[in-house]
Amino acid sequence: MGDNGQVSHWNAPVAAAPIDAEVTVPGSKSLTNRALVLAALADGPSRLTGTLRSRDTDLMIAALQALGAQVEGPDGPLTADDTELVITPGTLQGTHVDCGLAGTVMRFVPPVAALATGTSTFDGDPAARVRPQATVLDALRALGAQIEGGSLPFTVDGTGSLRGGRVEMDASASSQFVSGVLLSAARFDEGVELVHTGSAPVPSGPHIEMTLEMLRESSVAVEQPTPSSWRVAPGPIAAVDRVVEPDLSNATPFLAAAAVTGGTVRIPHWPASTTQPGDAIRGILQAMGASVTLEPAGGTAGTIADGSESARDGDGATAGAAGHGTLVVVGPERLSPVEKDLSAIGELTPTVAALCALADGPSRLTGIAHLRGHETDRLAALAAELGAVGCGVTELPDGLEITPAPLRGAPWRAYADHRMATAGAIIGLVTAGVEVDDVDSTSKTMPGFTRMWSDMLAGRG
Ligand SMILES: O=C(O)C1=C[C@@H](OP(=O)(O)O)[C@@H](O)[C@H](O)C1
Ligand SMILES: C=C(OP(=O)(O)O)C(=O)O
Repeated sequence: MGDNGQVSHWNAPVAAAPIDAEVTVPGSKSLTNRALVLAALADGPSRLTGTLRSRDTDLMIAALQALGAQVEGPDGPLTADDTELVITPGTLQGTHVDCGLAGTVMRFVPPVAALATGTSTFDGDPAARVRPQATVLDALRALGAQIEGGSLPFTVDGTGSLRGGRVEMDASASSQFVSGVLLSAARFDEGVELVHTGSAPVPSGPHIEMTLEMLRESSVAVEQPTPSSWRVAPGPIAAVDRVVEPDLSNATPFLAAAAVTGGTVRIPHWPASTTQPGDAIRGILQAMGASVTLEPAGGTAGTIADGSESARDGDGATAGAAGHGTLVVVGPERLSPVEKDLSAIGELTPTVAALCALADGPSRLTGIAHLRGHETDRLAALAAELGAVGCGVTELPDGLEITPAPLRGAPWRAYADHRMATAGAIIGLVTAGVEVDDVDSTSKTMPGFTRMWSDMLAGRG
């Protein structure tokens, strides 16, 4: 469902010819929502440029404003279109927080509320009430917070400070439990020593790296003594001005469009080095047979195709002095199947599964049991919707086996999940009659999706 409560059906357009387009992608959800939390807890005002404005980020802005931070546009009161924000921290007080379906709001804001004075109530969409939540609330209790409830809705009773200290948690269901605690931890009296005790590793490693990197940029002393433990020293969080990178995970459906139509898609401002997991799409597309090139910004030669699967992994990219370039993907005649452990980059699964459904052999995607706690149970949803259009799919306990077959048009359910909607759009490019039931779900992180998609089809950048 979109944030206006409307469900909107959308006939996914078929590509009449190979795509040839340049697509400018808005800012990263994950970078934006971390930057907002850090700015609200900082020791002075911060400026954020290239901010994503979408349902998830606007819910984060609303939550932090209600807790006491001032968030303004460059010319005064914030407008819906402002992507340059000025955030001024204020005295934190209890409030009501609507989490929508945003994991980052559900998991990053309770620690901020624990630092506020007064009671904060949290609730969200029906689908958010079943997402894993207790781990971060139990951790906050162990660190001294008063909390009622274990899932949405819940209540945090803040006293204006939090003791902090050592805490153990099993974060195998979501990296956001770790990121949520670490982002606020410098403001706890004793900081935090957080130990992951689960037998399965914490998923989404690049997202934890993103948290650590942004904390360091904010002059917070943070260490990772072992792969499963983190220490944050108590102290101020420095105000920093940040430029938000484009959302590389949201770039992936557009790159997939080039891959499945044998066309070309160019994405400008692709960072040469990043903690975003979306960067790993380069290696995946290459493994599937696409040509992947990062052209230096304003430069000449020196193309780089990163075959690695995790952000900042063996990159060696030289994307120009600007630190970014234009990513160019040219689709192959036929897509090769892949076998991939996607645990570090689970966010990319819906796009990768759609690509696999159009490959010329069976693929296997594993390491993603935690996707059952995303916006919807993404393994069940992908199995059901790819199956409905005629693809062979076996749901594994921790993944999917995808056996391509001739596809046919059918209704495609989005389950309120932005990435399910965009996966349906990819299939629809080469399959007439795919009707996405709730394309407004894309407003979670990319409100302009259908316009961007038709512009891409029309070759307009
Ligand atoms: O911290 C973040 O910004 C995110 C972490 C990941 O969560 P999980 O570790 O729950 O998969 C990712 O899937 C989500 O889209 C964003
Ligand atoms: C899992 C996702 O979102 P959230 O931040 O709500 O967990 C996602 O965007 O793929």
